[in-house]
Amino acid sequence: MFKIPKHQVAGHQAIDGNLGPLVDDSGRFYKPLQDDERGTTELAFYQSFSSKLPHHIRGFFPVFYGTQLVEASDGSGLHPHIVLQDITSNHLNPSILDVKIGSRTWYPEASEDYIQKVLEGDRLTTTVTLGFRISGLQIYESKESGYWKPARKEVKSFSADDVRLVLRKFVSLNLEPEPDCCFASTIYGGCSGILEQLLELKAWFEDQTVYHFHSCSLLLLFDKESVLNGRTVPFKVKLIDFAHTVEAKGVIDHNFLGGLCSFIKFVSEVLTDFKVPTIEARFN
Ligand SMILES: Nc1ncnc2c1ncn2[C@@H]1O[C@H](COP(=O)(O)OP(=O)(O)OP(=O)(O)O)[C@@H](O)[C@H]1O
Ligand SMILES: O=P(O)(O)O[C@@H]1[C@H](O)[C@H](O)[C@@H](OP(=O)(O)O)[C@H](OP(=O)(O)O)[C@H]1O
Repeated sequence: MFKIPKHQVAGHQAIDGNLGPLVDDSGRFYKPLQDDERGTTELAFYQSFSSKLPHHIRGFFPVFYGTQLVEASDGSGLHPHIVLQDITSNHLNPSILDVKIGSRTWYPEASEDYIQKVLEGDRLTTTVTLGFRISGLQIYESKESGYWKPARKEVKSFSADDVRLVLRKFVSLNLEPEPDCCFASTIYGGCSGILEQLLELKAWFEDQTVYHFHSCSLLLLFDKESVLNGRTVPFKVKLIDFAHTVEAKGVIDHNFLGGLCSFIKFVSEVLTDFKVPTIEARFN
């Protein structure tokens, strides 16, 4: 049974009769294959990436299950979809950040029209100034308040200070009046926390000359309730969206690497600014 994803935070969406991704009950995410170069590029990436990446890096990518013809969400009939692991499955109330990495989302091989279109978006967001932008998010507050999920327009207008605030809210139990950052040490810090994972990814980017990941996002996800209940694997760091991923031709991906370093700095600052005890220490 295919359904519209409950926890999608950015990108093309299968609402109001549009073509967008679907999920099923077995934990799979079906992304419609775009019928232009973007579709071909993304499919080619998924078909070959696992043999080109070192083993310890593969876990940063969703599992790829091939393609499948599925009834499209826009009612246009059977359409090929890329079948992926649904990163949100097994999470009841996930808090999610989609962060598009890089100080430019255009690339030299693209058409002039495309470059002009995305350059405008890069300039109007924090992409150019920070080397990344938040593309979408949802932060679970409580059973009563549900999620804080700002509209696309608001997300696109985020300044650097808004980004700092979002990164604090993301790891807070109470978002208002000031984010308490009480999950910061557990989620961002620690020997297997988000920061450590980002540093592992950065170490690979300092060396890898296989791909240039243009307009690709980091998806950060965790479940507050799992942390509070002391369940394991409370968070995920995944890379998504490879519609503009091209061969590196022996050159490091300085655009992604620079953006990743900048994002790491913003995350580290939350930890250094808020030296709070771990959530476990507070509740035990
Ligand atoms: N494997 C996945 N599992 C769960 N959710 C996913 C997965 N891949 C993508 N998503 C969700 O879908 C959103 C959009 O994904 P993606 O960037 O791949 O789509 P897109 O339509 O190509 O986006 P854009 O228009 O920004 O290029 C993400 O922000 C995330 O919420
Ligand atoms: O970040 P924003 O402002 O939401 O803008 C979108 C973003 O630049 C996407 O990367 C782009 O899709 P592609 O990467 O697939 O080109 C999409 O184009 P589209 O809506 O014309 O597909 C834009 O709308």
